[in-house]
Amino acid sequence: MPTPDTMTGCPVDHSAMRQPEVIPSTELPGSTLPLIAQLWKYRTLRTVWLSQLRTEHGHRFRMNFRPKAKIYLISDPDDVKAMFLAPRDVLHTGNGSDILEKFFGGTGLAFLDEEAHLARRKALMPSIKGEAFKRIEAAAIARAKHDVAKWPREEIISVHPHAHRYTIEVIREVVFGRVTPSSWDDLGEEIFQVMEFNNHLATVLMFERAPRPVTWLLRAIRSTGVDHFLRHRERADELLFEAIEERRSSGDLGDDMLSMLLRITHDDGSALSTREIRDEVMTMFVAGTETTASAICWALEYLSREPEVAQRVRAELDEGAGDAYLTAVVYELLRVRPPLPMIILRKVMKPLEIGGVRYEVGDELFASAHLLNHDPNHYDDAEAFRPERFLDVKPGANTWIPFGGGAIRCLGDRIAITEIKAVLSNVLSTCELRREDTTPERTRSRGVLIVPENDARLELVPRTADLKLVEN
Ligand code: HEM
Repeated sequence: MPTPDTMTGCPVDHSAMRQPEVIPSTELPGSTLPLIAQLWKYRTLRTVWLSQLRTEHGHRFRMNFRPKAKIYLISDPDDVKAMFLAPRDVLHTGNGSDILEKFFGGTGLAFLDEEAHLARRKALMPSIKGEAFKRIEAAAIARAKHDVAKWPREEIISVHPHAHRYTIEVIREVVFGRVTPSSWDDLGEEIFQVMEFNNHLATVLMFERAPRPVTWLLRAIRSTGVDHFLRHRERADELLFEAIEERRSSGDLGDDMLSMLLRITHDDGSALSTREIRDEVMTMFVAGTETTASAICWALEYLSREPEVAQRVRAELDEGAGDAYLTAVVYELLRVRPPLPMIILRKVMKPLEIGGVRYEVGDELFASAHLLNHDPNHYDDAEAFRPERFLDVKPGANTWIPFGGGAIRCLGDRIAITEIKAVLSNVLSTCELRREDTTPERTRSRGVLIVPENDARLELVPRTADLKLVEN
């Protein structure tokens, strides 16, 4: 029974029908620091700053760390779900990868939207599914055993370069399959060197769109890393073009990604150009190696401080009774330290309303994996590292988003999880993890990713008793 409105005397209770208020995005609260200060915080304190902003402003707030950009962070699961499900012509991602263009050009998956994106994803999918996945999985496991056995013992190492070289080998398998290019050793090393640029602040610049004198100046100042980057990228391109031609002329096509790319045709029936294939291949190396290397570093950084968890993984491995606990450890690691604390941005192409906020054309939405994954409303004791929470429990699609979601959800999630498990299995079954200083490593930016401040510095000490090498 409606209650009368005592103010107007109307017998109908209009409050029950009133639409919730919708505010324009410009009215969302956010950091008021100058842009340069926000950029500095984004680079140096990203996760801490994100958490602070959420405490101050709630699940929706503004950030301003790029000139002229209108950046909004969202971390309410319903908002994130709505973002993932928005029609393809309303939110675009293809123009959100500008700062990565220097690594992989502007024609690959990361720059495509709507039908073109869907078609490219469909065309590439068979190279990571079914039999192709089994081949990649077997190669990732074998390579982990091979590589981890060579990682130095009884000396302090930084895990990152070792993990990164391993993940580059796995993406070689994805891209080239059983036909390794004749110049692979050089090509793999050049790709590694190209990506080292992410350790430099200049990686945030779109210097290729800047006037030439600016690029010359940046090259001349060696400490920017620009000259090192451009020299290695040039060499990597030369070798990659050769590798593409080598395969094209051999006609030896299989179920690997390069074969899929060589089979793709444009609407007019023409094949992809060598440059387009290079862009897609480099997209895979960028998307699929640094991310997983970051996750492996965090995994070892955490386990070196969590001896009971490490011991429980060992016990499970030694028993040979499945990998439920190891899987839970990997899910928990990706919860506490998602390598991309803010997943790929969505740019608003048509106005839309999410969670009582109207976003306008040009606004940029970032869902924060870090904030969602640490939300105390969804995780008890959210800051604690507790793999048990995922024992035989699948992570929620909108409350655990290290791999994003919707139309551009990560293509390599199963491959990445296989890699992390394979490395952890081999390290933990053969070594103890030793650290003099067990203070958690803070996070630092490596391009759009976060890695441990010291690249996970620790010592691998061979296990003395009951040494078992792990095959799976
Ligand atoms: C722990 C490791 C990894 C993490 C955390 C990760 C995370 C992500 C995220 C957050 C996205 C964007 C999704 C979105 O914004 O909704 C993405 C996209 C992508 N990832 Fe991964 N990724 C990982 C490993 C890999 C691997 C191993 C591969 C390749 C085998 C890969 C290939 C891709 C590709 C191609 C895309 C773009 C998909 C598209 O545009 O349709 N990733 N990844």
